[in-house]
Amino acid sequence: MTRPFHVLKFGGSSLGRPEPLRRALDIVREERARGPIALVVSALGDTTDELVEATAAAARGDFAAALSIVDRVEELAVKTVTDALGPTAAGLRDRVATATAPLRKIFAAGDREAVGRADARDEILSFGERLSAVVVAGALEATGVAARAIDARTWAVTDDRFSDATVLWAPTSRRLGELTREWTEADKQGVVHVHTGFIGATADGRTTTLGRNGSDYTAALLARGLGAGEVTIFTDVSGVMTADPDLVDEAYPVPHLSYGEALELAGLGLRMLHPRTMVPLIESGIPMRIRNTLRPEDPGTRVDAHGSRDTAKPTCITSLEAMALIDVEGSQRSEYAKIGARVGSALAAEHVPVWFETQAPRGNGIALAVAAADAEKASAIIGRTLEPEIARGDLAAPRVFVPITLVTLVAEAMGQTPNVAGRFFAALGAVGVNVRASSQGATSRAIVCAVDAEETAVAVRAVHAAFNLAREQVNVLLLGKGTVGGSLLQQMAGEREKLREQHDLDLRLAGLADSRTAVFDANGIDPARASELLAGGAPLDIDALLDRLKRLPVPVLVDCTAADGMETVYERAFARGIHVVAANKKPLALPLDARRHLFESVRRAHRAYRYETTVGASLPVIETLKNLVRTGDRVLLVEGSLSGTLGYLSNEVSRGVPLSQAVRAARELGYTEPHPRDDLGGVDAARKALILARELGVKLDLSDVKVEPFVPSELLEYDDVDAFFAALERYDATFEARIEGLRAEGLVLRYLARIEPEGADGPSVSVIPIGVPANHPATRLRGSEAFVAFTTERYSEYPLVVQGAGAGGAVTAAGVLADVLALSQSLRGR
Ligand SMILES: Nc1ncnc2c1ncn2[C@@H]1O[C@H](COP(=O)(O)OP(=O)(O)O)[C@@H](O)[C@H]1O
Ligand SMILES: N[C@@H](CC(=O)OP(=O)(O)O)C(=O)O
Repeated sequence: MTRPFHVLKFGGSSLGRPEPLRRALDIVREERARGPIALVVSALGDTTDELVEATAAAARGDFAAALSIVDRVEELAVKTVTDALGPTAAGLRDRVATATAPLRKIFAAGDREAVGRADARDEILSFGERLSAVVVAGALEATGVAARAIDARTWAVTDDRFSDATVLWAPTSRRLGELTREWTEADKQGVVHVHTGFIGATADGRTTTLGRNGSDYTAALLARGLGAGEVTIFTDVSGVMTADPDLVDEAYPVPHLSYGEALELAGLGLRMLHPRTMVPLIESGIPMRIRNTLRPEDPGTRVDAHGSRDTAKPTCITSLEAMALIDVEGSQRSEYAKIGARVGSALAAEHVPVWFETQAPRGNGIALAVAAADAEKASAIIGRTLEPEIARGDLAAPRVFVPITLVTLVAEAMGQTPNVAGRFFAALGAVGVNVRASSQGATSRAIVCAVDAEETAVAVRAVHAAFNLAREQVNVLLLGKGTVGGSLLQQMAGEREKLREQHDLDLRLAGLADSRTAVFDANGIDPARASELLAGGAPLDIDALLDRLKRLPVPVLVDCTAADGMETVYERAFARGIHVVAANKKPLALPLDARRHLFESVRRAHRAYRYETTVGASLPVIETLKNLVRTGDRVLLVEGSLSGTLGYLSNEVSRGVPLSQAVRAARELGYTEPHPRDDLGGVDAARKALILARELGVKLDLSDVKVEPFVPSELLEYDDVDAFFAALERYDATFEARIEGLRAEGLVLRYLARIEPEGADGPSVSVIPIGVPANHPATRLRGSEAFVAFTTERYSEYPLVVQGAGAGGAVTAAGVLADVLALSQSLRGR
């Protein structure tokens, strides 16, 4: 028995450039050695688009422009083949000229009316494929493979719907039946047939085209007629990808699809396949494979009757653009009117294709999607059909939303997998995409929704990430590149690979801003180069940045500034669905009303606001306290050295270092704020104490915190840092005497916070410099260590103590990073 034919289709992308063309010719030679083959070719590169333009030019009467497009089309063919094969392609120019001569004749006739007719357009477009078949056959001959171009109009008999013709199978199969014998004989002689894709002819011989991407359809028909063993579609990607690779960088090829899935995909926007391609394959059971001409070793996608049984298989997302949504809303009175059926048949009668239709549960409202080009016509039809109800006021006049994109998720057996719709809509909601209408196919193979056209990329990326990415993507916009921000950038650069590989987390830096400038890139910025890029950044526009950030999966605003007024930025972030991680204490120490407002905006938006590093850098102080409160413990006293900076200074002066010198060193180590008086004044520690107190529900303001500065307040009046240090030097001796005095009493200087939520006179919060006895836990602090001791009902005998490094860029940045990671962890599975 002879082996069945293998039909190989090469798309325009495989033929319009020298390298893919050379590889395509190699593939043909290899496949021919295996058994009988038949080729189907599309027009080279963008030739069809060029011919569409030529038709339009001719219809305008600009025949010179049309003819110059023919020149370009010819030039592309000659140049591609010559570049691919060199001078071996002799006689090529003549063949090309012969193939396009009738086209030149059409344009040379200069008959505007004739070229404006629908059948003329198809005739003109057909030259792309006709030229291609001749050129590919010639190129094969030039490489020593006997080949013959076949014009598919000799066998593809179609209806007369120009530009979107359907092949009539009965006459087509008869013709193929007759021709197959002849082709089989020729094949035995080593002749390869190169068929034109995309075109056919009516029974009375008028040229038709099968709709854009129609060559796949031709290949499937030819395969059916030849009783082929398989069809391979060669293109410029390694198969059907999980999403359009132009929209989603992380899209990857799907190994296996069922005919049904491919049918849904092609029908709902997978622009690489013609929607009718699947029909002849389903009828004949012939499998199809989609492969990359430049990477023939890649397995590509197989499409067959079974699809994949792998429960963890990837899911495809498509988008169909240039659509319109027409909405008709009803009042209570029309509840039994069942308007959907009437509208559906009226549209069908006038040949307006409807992509999906949803009906209000009681049938008194509908929304349907049509091509944007059909919107006006469809709206008028609907208006006429529902005229009585609209006149009575039972129904509103149709509203048209345009342009709309249909975003579709396709997976066989979707109905058997729980929470697919939930995840789909949650993913869209999370990035703020408004779903205007939706529909889940009765086959449960597809779930479709209509979104505004401008949301297309965001919607597709969000759904793709939710279904197909094993790694969760987290997108950070970092504010501040100072001590903490700078360390965070370093840590993000250093940890990225480990987070990807070991924790399935794709942590991206989407943007960086300081108080004046910003850089942003939706595809991520290399954290190691971010500061350098910021130097050439754009002027800061925080709302514009937040608008861009909110379009990315898991958007997080990270505030590593110490700026005032950031609460308004957070509120704008929450309102846009962005999470916030902050090392900035100020928004938490706001007056009570403003703080309440901030937390209400968090709750309203259902976003996360994490701020562990505002007290004790990366020490788990706030989380510990929250857990005590959450689990019902009663906190009686919180005592701590909350300022790593003042802790460090206390240690330094206690071992004899002059105060001014110790402060200078602390500043250089990045322990202090830019102006050290902000630390020495105690306000920073007071803020931390207040933050903790408020976690306990204490309703006090910063002005209620009793603050005694680390040094006398007159020293804190110097705005100028140098003048401040000069004054501090003058005070060194007095301070040293004070330390000596404490030492004589067996005491050590510490700067302690005390929070008594249930004090005798109501809640109290204080921060004061104090001498503590040798047995006090605070005396054990080294360097910049901070400590917090919680005395509670459960921890009454010995307090629960958290202790460790409490200041410095690296530890604080690590705490911020930990907050970002904890946040992303808590969102998983949502
Ligand atoms: N889900 C998808 N999978 C693969 N390719 C896609 C997908 N969505 C859109 N495309 C686009 O389809 C292109 C291939 O189709 P097409 O341009 O018609 O190729 P050809 O000229 O080979 O027929 C790819 O280059 C890709 O940009
Ligand atoms: N050349 C036609 C038909 C086709 O199928 O092309 P391609 O295989 O390059 O998508 C078009 O551009 O629509």
